[in-house]
Amino acid sequence: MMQDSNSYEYYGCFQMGIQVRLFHPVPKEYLHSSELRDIMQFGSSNAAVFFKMRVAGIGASVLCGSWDKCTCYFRKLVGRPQKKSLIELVSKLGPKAGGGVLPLGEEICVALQTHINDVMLYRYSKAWSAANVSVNGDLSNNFKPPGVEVYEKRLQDLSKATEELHAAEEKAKRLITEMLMLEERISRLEKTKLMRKLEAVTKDLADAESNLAIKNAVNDPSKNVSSKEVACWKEQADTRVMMKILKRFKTSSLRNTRQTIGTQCRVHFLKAFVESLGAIGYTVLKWGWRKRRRKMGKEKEGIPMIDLSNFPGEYEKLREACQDSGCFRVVNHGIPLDLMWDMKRVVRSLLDLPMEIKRRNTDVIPGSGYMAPSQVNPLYEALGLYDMASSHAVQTFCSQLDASPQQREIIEKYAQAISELAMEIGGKLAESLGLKSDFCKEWACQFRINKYNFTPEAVGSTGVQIHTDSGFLTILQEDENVGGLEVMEKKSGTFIPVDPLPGTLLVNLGDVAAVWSNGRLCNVKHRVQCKEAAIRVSIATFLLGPKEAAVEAAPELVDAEHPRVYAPFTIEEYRKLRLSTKLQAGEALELLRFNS
Ligand SMILES: O=C(O)CCC(=O)C(=O)O
Ligand SMILES: [Fe+2]
Repeated sequence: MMQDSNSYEYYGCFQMGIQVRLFHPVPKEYLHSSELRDIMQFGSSNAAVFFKMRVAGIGASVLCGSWDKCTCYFRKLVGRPQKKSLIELVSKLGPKAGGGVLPLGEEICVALQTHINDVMLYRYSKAWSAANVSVNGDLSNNFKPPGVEVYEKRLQDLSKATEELHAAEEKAKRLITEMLMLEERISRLEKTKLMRKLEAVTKDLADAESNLAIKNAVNDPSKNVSSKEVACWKEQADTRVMMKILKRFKTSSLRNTRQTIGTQCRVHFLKAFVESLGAIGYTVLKWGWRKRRRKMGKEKEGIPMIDLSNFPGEYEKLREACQDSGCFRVVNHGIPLDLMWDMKRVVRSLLDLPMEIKRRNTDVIPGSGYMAPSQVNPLYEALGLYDMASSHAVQTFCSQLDASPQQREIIEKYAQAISELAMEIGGKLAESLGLKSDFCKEWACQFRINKYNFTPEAVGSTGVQIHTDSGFLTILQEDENVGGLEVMEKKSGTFIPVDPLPGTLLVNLGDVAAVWSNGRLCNVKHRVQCKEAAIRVSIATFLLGPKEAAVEAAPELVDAEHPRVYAPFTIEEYRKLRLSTKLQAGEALELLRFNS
């Protein structure tokens, strides 16, 4: 607000930066009011037109009302131009402190601000005005009261300054608004990013905690875990497992895991997940899987996937897998997920038994019993059961380890189911080579439950050295969470990590398969690397070979073109040979090669 009380009385006010509201031009009719005389424009700018004029016509007008009122009024006038006289307007522009009389002939100065919707009203001092009022109230156009130029000039300067100030203020406002918007955007983005990170970390943590709790509780015999609780945990774990598969599926290996997912879809809970994928829904997925089924040969890590429910469709793929890599996964294998889970739980608790109890698990054939941590594999230990198909052997194993009736039941069921599966796979393999499937019906089966006590210091080291399995084929139920198994690619000699794919089973061919197939099948070299500090538990079921008879090439696979490659031997002899020579990675077999 500004005021110069010596020269003129202030009636209106500059409300710079406050009155910036509407931007209408002032209607022209106000400038030609009959009630005002000697209207003289004495200046203009972008923001205002300045007039000086004298009150005429109606004589005295009452100055009343508040500034706010007249501002509104003027805005109304300007907003919707009406035929109102300027004097009427001027009359309503009163000082904040009440009304007053605007005498006839009084000279006033009006600034009609066109940009800011405001009127500035100045009245020259009474003394000066009175002295210059003419009889009829007219003032000549040329009349200029003394010192008025100074005021006019002052008004112009002020107007200009106001204008500049407004412009600067506008600019500052714009910049501040932009800055605030940007700041808000940045903080929103950062917040979203942080929230996402936090969400992921929280989820991982919750998963880890719940995994740990489940493991601890399930493995702790002192905890009376109810079957309901276990079922609930299992469901949680299944969900996590499926989430894992889906994560893999959603990220990069859509094509490669399509078959796995398609197969897993038969499990009811995955259906729900797959459906929740929306566009890549269950139908599309199934379609993709069916369409690609014949071409699908390799899993993400290069491990072929065999669908056991799809024979004879899978023979070719099975044969190729056995010849090229000696390693493949099976899905739709018929072992209930529940049983796999239960067996894992039992196995974990058996491996947690005190050493003196574990040592009761003695060898039936060399290397079939308990294996304590050794110099070669200090982090590894295993319990073993030779001849899983024999109920007597299973009971002996259970008794050695003080297994509870519940545990016995699970072990029995698993042993039967998995040994039957081993024979089924062996049979399918034979069929894929054009042979009869029943060749391995009476063969011995052994299982070995492996525990890896991976410590932080061990990360990067080897958990189990490079080896081939000595038997015909091995079915591996992997640790659901801890990877580390690596298989050697026959052609390149490089190791390929095999990521766990829960619900599926991994199959390796061993030395006996190479002998039986007369060198056609690949006894795959593999090892277990320590990838993380964690307990890793796997269950290996070995379909070894004939219990007493010699292992030799199937007669159908020997002819003039394919002479016998290896000398016949019994499993026991071969085991002894491997143990005595310490040749674990198939080299012992080379000692039995005919032309070596
Ligand atoms: O634990 C594993 O993943 C592999 C075990 C293994 O190779 C074996 O028991 O022969
Ligand atoms: Fe192995």
